[in-house]
Amino acid sequence: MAAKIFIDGEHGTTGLQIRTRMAERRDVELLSIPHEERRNPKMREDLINSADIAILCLPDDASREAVGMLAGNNSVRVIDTSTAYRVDPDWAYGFAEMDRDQSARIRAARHVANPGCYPTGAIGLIRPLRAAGIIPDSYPVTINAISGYTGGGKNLIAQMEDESREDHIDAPHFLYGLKLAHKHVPEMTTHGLLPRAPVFSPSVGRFPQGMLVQVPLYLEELEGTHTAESIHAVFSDYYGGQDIVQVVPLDESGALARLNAEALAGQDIMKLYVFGSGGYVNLVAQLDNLGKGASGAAVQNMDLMLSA
Ligand SMILES: NC(=O)C1=CN([C@@H]2O[C@H](COP(=O)(O)OP(=O)(O)OC[C@H]3O[C@@H](n4cnc5c(N)ncnc54)[C@H](OP(=O)(O)O)[C@@H]3O)[C@@H](O)[C@H]2O)C=CC1
Ligand SMILES: CC(=O)N[C@@H](CCC(=O)OP(=O)(O)O)C(=O)O
Repeated sequence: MAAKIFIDGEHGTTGLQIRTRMAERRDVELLSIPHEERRNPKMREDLINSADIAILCLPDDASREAVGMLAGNNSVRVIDTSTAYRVDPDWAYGFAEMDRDQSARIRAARHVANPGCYPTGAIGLIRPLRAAGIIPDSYPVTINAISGYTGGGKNLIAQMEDESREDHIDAPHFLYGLKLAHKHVPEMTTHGLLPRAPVFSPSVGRFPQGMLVQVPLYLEELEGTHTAESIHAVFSDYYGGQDIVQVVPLDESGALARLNAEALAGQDIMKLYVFGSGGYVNLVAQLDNLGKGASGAAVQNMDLMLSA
């Protein structure tokens, strides 16, 4: 029998992308709410409680409200794409490749917190080096990133695209999160296995989908003797045996003069690069903020849960 899936927030940016990915599938039955009823609490509650898996594509407060609608119902499983539960120990963190046994945790979980787009890149780069003891506790980790503007949902999309709006943004590229307290820092710290919060500086470019996340490192400050080759070997070993997180060969990355933030738009994979020579490396994750950074990961997690 087809599994019943309800996407709460199906008319938003992330929800629509999940719906599109499932449109041709016969193994799932999508329960749907009409656009004009999308904020009708009674209808949402009925649909959430009728689903095998509810995928929440809502702001944090609305996600918490939706989880509250399940009180007493122990059969519905939940994937939440908001920030609300990403460091909650009762929720499985939905980044299947971040540990050898993470996909098994997701498969067995009732509650899965889908990662943020920036943390998917940052944790993908940092966690293997923390797990191997290569980035020491004392290392001051910094993360710089650029995202396509769909990362800000319907509101930022309208601000970037609609010139008639009073709050129209005409900058081709802007920094934000200037107080260095972005909502993704807690999950980067927790799942990046960092003893203190990294300095995270995000930015947005005038392109809809795509993302680069950079973690530059001084090799001499790492534990042991390291080169770009040895860091690359750690990643290759860590991500061996699966094909969603791909470690780009050094001869390929070494031949690049530029790295395109949009290159993986429309794809659900993430590529990891090790750049640099001499005393430094720049570790870079390239992904689609709406793919592996959101909707692609949500569908991957749903598939893991359905395979339980
Ligand atoms: N965009 C991205 O790249 C990523 C987004 N996310 C997360 O996914 C979630 C959804 O984001 P995104 O799709 O970008 O946001 P959007 O603003 O594009 O969509 C949110 C949807 O939720 C609906 N909604 C808002 N409040 C309520 C409510 N109280 N009850 C029912 N529906 C409601 C909105 O309806 P209305 O049209 O009326 O506003 C809209 O359809 C967020 O938590 C976001 O942080 C995660 C990773 C990446
Ligand atoms: C460009 C942009 O605005 N991006 C969003 C994060 C997108 C994302 O990962 O979403 P959630 O963590 O909200 O799920 C932001 O910085 O708030």
